[in-house]
Amino acid sequence: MSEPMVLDLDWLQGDKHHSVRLTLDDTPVSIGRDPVNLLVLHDSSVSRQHAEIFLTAQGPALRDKGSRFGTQLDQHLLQPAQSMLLPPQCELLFGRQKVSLRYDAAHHHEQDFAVWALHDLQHRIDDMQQHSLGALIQLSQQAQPLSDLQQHLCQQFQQLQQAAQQWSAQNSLLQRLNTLVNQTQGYLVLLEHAVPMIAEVLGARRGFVLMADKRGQSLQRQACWNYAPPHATDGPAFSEWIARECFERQEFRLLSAQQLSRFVSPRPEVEVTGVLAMPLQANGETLALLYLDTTHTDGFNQLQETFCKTLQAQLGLALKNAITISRALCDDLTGLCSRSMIEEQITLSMEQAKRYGQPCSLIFIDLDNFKQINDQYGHFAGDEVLRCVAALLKTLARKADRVGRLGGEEFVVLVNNTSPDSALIYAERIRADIAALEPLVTGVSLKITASIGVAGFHHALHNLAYRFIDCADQAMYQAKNSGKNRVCAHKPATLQLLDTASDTLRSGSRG
Ligand SMILES: Nc1nc2c(ncn2[C@@H]2O[C@H](COP(=O)(O)OP(=O)(O)OP(=O)(O)O)[C@@H](O)[C@H]2O)c(=O)[nH]1
Repeated sequence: MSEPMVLDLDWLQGDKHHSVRLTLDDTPVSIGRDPVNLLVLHDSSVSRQHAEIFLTAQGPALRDKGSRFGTQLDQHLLQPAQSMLLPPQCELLFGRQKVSLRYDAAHHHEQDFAVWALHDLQHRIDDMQQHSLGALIQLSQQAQPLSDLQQHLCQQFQQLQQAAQQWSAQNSLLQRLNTLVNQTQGYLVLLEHAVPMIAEVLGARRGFVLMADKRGQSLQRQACWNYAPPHATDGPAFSEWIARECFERQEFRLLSAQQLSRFVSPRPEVEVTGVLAMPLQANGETLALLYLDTTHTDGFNQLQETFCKTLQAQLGLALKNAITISRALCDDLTGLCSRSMIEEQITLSMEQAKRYGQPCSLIFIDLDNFKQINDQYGHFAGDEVLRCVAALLKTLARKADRVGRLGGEEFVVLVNNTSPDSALIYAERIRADIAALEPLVTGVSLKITASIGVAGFHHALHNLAYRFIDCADQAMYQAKNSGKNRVCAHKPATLQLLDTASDTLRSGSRG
């Protein structure tokens, strides 16, 4: 049995925030998201088999989505489009795969920005009423001219209108973020969408998100919006410095022009009148920090602060979900497709190949003597080599190709619309480029080679991804056994039988 997969996910339903912990005791399925529902489970060994988990008022529910075999939840057969509540512990028969699902659900009550904004608006209207009443009384006592009252009311009304406009824009941003929380797949895509949206509503002139890199070793700027990298040679720019400070202290800061003027080294960029540094957190962990600044005469005003706190909670959740899903789809070390993701892609390609009579090939790459690299230079060096090879494979791949890491030092390249003969030429280029790569790791340039197997799609694979991988794997073993650093083609069993028969005939005629 493989390691249980734990997915901590957050749903936003209207203004309610639910956390659900899903534990898949066995993980033969791949996890994805579609634009409407939160979580989609795919079984790549059975075509078109997928189910969706979505949230209802009573808790998470499961829905079968047009699968060929139907999905069973605790012995109840679900027909396509039917849905059933997920009991906290349940067994799911998914095609031929059995998956144990468990969930713990919790509700959180975030401060509701919309309710707060309405109350604030109500207070302002009450204030205005009282002012007008006072002024009317004064007027009736002839203590104040009518024009003064008119001017005063006009001013108050304009302020009220501005506040209403601001809140409406902020509410609409929260709605759009709400949609992003439940839809976005990649966290970088999420941030690239969110930063300009937020900047626009807050009247910011530029911004970026500071995030730890995949190894958690250094903080890097992502999703830069109107933000050119600083060219200063004498230390970091103020923006980057304050962002790092707030990230490390997990501190939310909204700085006014006056507060900014107190900073001496590094000095804020002269024209900046307001800075917002907002850590994005989930379950107590700081995932990233949003930095925005403005040159607007008022800077960021205090009214925006309450909005920013709600924004902070929502964006934190959105980011956490997007990271969770990305990790399920992507290999953490190399950024290539994860095993389950590539299996899913292979199944889809086989279906296409069968339906349209197109060729499709699979290249299986296994690095030679990789253990020696780990033993001699350490695991860190080994990881670096894996990343270099992954980067090379990505560079060599065409748009229609899919590159994945199966685990350890094993990679596959799925080449669509390509015959095994052409894939062999491609594989030979991969082999030669890996041999010439000589990655520089901790100051040493390492010699690496790979053994490669190539298999072509054929009907006897019955659209089963693992069988296709198995064929390419067999060819790779042949390459290993014939001396490594070479490419071998897989021969389907019928061809192998013919070969054996002709070998026998040949040896018979010689004898
Ligand atoms: N650095 C690093 N090493 C890994 C990772 N995953 C697996 N390995 C190591 O990869 C090595 C694979 O060793 P073997 O299966 O013996 O293969 P090999 O040394 O390449 O030998 P041949 O395949 O016969 O050429 C083992 O030492 C694993 O610990 C990883 O993510 N990072």
